[in-house]
Amino acid sequence: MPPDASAPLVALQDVTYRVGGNVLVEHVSLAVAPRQIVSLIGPNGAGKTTTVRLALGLLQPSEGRVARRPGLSVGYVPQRLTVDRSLPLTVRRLLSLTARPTPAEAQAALDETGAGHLAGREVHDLSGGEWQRVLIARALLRQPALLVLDEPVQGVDVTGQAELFTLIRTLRDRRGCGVLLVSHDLHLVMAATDAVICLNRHVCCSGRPDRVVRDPAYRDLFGDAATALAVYAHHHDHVHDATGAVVPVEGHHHHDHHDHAHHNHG
Ligand SMILES: Nc1ncnc2c1ncn2[C@@H]1O[C@H](COP(=O)(O)OP(=O)(O)OP(=O)(O)O)[C@@H](O)[C@H]1O
Repeated sequence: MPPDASAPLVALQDVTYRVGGNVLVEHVSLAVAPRQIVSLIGPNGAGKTTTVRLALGLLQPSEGRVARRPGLSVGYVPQRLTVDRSLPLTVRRLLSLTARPTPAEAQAALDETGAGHLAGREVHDLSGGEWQRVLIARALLRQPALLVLDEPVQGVDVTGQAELFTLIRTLRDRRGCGVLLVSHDLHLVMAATDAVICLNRHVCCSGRPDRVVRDPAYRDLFGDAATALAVYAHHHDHVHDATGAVVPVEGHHHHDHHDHAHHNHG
């Protein structure tokens, strides 16, 4: 292993992004370590997608710095994909449009996301959950060290949402990749991710889910939904650290050296 194996895959350091006269995000710092699942949450227009695009290098910060590991391979599932789902297009063909996988590689990626049986289907026939699995399979073709998922459970029913979060965790465990995701589902984010960044143009609070749900800034932002979750979190007696290992919460004074959400490069 290289000496910097646990160093972040990507880190935003005090990043501000302006366009026209508008400040879209302000003084945002965050980092994603290998094997860590980091969630961005926040209201509509909070700057979540902007932050993702800054992390990916698709936007350049007005101030601050974005550091990515040299040669970092990224699999990105954008919030909106410019594929016209009304045109005839099979799943197999979709996967061959950008990457050039062999048929076996494409099938392996689909199998890995539980979409192996969908290879010959038309994309416009897919359910919301099937579509997301296909898009994640497409992102896996790049063998990503970092998987970036912008609202991976949009258009998916409640059961399907939980299954997708399980899939994301499984991919992390199997591939050892880091994951940066945007989600509006507070319950799943808190239950299934390692670190949470609560964004409302600036970072309101961040850290381990069990801490964020107790943070007044988080409760201010999400109101009743947040309060309900705080009760839930009280009965949730463990979280997962950056390696995916279970860390007990209640009565355990965990030295939080794995928490990269506030990672500071000095
Ligand atoms: N190029 C641009 N010029 C001006 N304003 C922009 C531009 N791009 C985005 N915005 C605005 O910046 C704000 C943040 O957008 P962003 O898409 O990052 O929010 P978000 O948190 O991802 O929202 P949502 O949850 O609705 O997807 C929005 O109000 C958006 O309209």
